[in-house]
Amino acid sequence: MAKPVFVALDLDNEEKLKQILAKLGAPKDTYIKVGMELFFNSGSNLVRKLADQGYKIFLDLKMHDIPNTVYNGAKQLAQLGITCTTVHALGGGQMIKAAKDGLVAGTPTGKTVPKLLAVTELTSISDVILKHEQNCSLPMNDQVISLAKTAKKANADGVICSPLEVKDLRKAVGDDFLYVTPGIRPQGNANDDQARTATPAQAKEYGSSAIVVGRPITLASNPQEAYEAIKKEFN
Ligand SMILES: O=c1ccn([C@@H]2O[C@H](COP(=O)(O)O)[C@@H](O)[C@H]2O)c(=O)[nH]1
Repeated sequence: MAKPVFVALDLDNEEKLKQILAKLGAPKDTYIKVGMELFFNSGSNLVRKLADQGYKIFLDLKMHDIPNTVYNGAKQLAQLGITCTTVHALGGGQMIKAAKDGLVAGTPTGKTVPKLLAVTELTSISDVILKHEQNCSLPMNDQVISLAKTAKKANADGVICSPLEVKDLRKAVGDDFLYVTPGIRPQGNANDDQARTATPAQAKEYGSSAIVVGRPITLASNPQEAYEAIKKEFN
């Protein structure tokens, strides 16, 4: 089965969403990522509507709060018909476990519990930022592995990381875990604000379970062509 390519729909209203979905020419079971921008504008009703239409939704709100708040937030998200959602691994094992428990508690009977993915180090974080702003003494790969181990122990289903870390993660954390990777830049695309990037072909080679791609598709002169090319390169 083809591995998912989540299209990150970082747009600020429903009209723009409709336009880009039309331009993608993608079927209604396409993998899409709804992030803060669209969620803060259009909210949970839009997410429910998209899920009802059949889209497989990665709702990327990166929860990071005390365990009780995250538990209750996750319980609400579980009712939207989404496929997966995120917490920040830096919130710690207790918080990650609370998120998972909230998702389980909130999922309607007979429905699938959304997968919980823990964001390790954001793909916009460089080695320099890790060392000098986060004051982390570990090299990037070790820090990501440490966060992924915490996430796995806390019952997350996988992590968000850069494709560059996936080979080492699979060795250290195992293959029974999801490695979902943004920071994807097909050759010739600008890195924008991403620091740890890879092409779709590299993500495939390193073993990403799924990739997340926004601007290289949504800002392309022909989004459908860009999307199809990325799917082909990754699979
Ligand atoms: O570490 C992370 C976690 C999440 N993201 C999200 O993925 C997309 C990437 O968009 P591009 O336009 O392809 O850069 C975006 O929605 C981020 O919020 C990430 O990039 N890195």
